[in-house]
Amino acid sequence: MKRKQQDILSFFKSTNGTAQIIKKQKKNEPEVQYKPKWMQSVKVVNDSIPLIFDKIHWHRVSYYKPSFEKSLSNPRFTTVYGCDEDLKSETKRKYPIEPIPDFLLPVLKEVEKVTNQHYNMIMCNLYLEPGHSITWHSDDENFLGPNPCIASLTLGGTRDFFLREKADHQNKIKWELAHGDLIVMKGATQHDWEHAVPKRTQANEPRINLTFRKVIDYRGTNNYYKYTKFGDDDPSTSVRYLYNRKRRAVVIADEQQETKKE
Ligand SMILES: O=C(O)CCC(=O)C(=O)O
Ligand SMILES: [Fe+2]
Repeated sequence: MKRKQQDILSFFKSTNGTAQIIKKQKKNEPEVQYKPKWMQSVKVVNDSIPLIFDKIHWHRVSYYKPSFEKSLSNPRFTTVYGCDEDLKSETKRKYPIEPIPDFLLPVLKEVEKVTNQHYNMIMCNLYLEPGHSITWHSDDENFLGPNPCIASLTLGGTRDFFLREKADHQNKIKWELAHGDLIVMKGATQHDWEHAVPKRTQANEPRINLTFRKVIDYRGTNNYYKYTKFGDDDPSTSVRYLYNRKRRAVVIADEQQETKKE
């Protein structure tokens, strides 16, 4: 027997016939691009900020979750614009679609340019109170296709954004997302990692987060309209809120219109 082979055999013998698993020293990393203050260098996006704060109609979604046997409500305000482009299945869309509004089109265009991707939906989150948050989840639904690219823009207040590996929750990464920061998750990130924006203990500036996504069919459209816009409400009576910069609070949209008329 050649010497090299002998060494290998004696190694296995010394460990009772079980090969030792050596833990990888280098931890896995998600495929994430972080562009701090990206927005500040893009004038059209910067110019859209006041409109984004003033014109988005927010919803406070609640829906019945059978596995919990109770209704849950999202701990933040949310909404969504756009839809899939599958015209053949248009009739399977369950909710009234709101197209991406004009004031978001320049932002969409610039995000598409910098990420070199096409998106058809913009999901919006408003974190107004310290308790507003999003729990650990991954945006890994089939209707986003395999390895989706999701771009996420922060406006206003700073919030911590965490990623943790599904297979090893200790492998965690934190970004402090501040005004104008763009973070892009792609590749296997949704498959292998979860992300979250935890509650804070103290209030800070309100934060708006816009996420740019591409859904491939009506299932994605239905899902996002349900979980970020209407929940179990009847779409025709669902309450809409506007953010009021002076009051730093939301007001019921139709009441704000009334106040303006008086
Ligand atoms: O607010 C954020 O930065 C993340 C929001 C998010 O993960 C989501 O809407 O799926
Ligand atoms: Fe997410």
